[in-house]
Amino acid sequence: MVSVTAAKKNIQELAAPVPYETVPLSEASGRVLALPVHAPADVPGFHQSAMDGYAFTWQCWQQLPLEVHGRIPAGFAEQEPLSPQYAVRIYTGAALPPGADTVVMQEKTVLHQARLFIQDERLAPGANVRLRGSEVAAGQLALEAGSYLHSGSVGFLANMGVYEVPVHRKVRVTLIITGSELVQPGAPLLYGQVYEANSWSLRAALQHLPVQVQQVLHVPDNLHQTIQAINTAVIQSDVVLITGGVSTGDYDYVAEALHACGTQFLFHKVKQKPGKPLLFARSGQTLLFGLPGNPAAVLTCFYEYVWPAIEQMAGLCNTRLQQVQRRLTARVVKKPGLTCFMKAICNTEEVTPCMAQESYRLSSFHTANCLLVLEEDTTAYSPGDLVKVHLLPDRLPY
Ligand SMILES: Nc1nc2c(c(=O)[nH]1)N[C@H]1C(S)=C(S)[C@@H](COP(=O)(O)OP(=O)(O)OC[C@H]3O[C@@H](n4cnc5c(N)ncnc54)[C@H](O)[C@@H]3O)O[C@H]1N2
Ligand code: MOO
Repeated sequence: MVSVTAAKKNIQELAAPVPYETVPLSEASGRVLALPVHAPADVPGFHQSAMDGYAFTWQCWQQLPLEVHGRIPAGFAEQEPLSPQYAVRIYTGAALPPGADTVVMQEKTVLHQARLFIQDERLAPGANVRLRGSEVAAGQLALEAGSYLHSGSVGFLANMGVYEVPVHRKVRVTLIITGSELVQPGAPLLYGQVYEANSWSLRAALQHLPVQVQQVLHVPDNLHQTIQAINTAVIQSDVVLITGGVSTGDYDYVAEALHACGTQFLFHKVKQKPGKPLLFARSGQTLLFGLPGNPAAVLTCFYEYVWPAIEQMAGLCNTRLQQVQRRLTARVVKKPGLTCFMKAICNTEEVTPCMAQESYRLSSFHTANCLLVLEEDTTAYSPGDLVKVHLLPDRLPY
């Protein structure tokens, strides 16, 4: 049996970023940038008016009355330098004519017989002008490799004229759900059968990652079928998640099947609760996780081990798994020798363990927004103790 720390280290060492591909910008959202993007040109590409108003040269205005001459809508470029005694009508987004350096908003002016009177006490030289290259200068690093591309990133890339981007391909995941007792929600349940929850919770969690779910294979507790499913999954996946059948019962075939498939066993059993029978193996570049079947153990192991592995394989440079410290609100006791992950609710200061901690129960996972981490060798915690908390990355409070 390995410690939680050793298990995590082992996974971290083997989770290599998947290769990258170039995709059109329209497909970049939700992907991870594989190479840095340098600005191909200055943005803005010219000194640009930020307001509808009048552009002029500050220093000339200090000395001369200004006469309005000409107009420059957005999209038009006036090449002629602005003569000292003139201001030009200009609109938001338009290029300043050479020589102009300041824009006054039209609301702050009075125009009388083509003379411009400015009534703006706070106007300063350079006001209302977006300088060329002020957003990003040509050649400057704009987005770092490993950045997650969301709406803001895609907009920024478009703004720079970038129309295709090198992104890691999605991490390909296959789920193998084992258990002869399982029935899909919607179908009638016979006595002794249970509704299958693990494929549902895992798919829901995977939606928050740059993942392509290749297939969900359902297999009964049968060695031959488990071997077949593993062989199918390995060929098409970077990560294989197997639920159930990893313990030591007569109908638990996952370990045996993984051996038969020639996978390399890395660990089986971790000093933790829930999810003690957690199993980790690999076949070439494919990582295989045997997640102990109890539904809350599956999700706990997913967030603690699989989520960070997938983030790393996706090429992300930052993790959304935040570890924080909070004051415990209740007394908690535990056995020594096992790290415990408790479903809990935390706010900015405190953390409270949920009821229903048993690993067959998912109701606590519905209410939890974090996992409270109780250290391997500690046996009791008191209210007020500072404890480690792992925020569940896909639970923004509503
Ligand atoms: N003698 C021992 N028995 C057990 C041990 C042990 O160390 N010695 N460990 C227990 C722990 S801890 C866990 S966790 C489970 C894990 O066992 P398996 O991975 O073999 O899981 P199963 O036996 O297949 O299922 C356990 C439990 O979860 C239900 N289940 C399984 N898959 C699903 C699913 N997709 N949706 C809903 N529910 C599911 C299944 O019906 C069982 O009730 O082993 C303990 N036993
Ligand atoms: O630890 Mo198991 O994961 O309790 O049910």
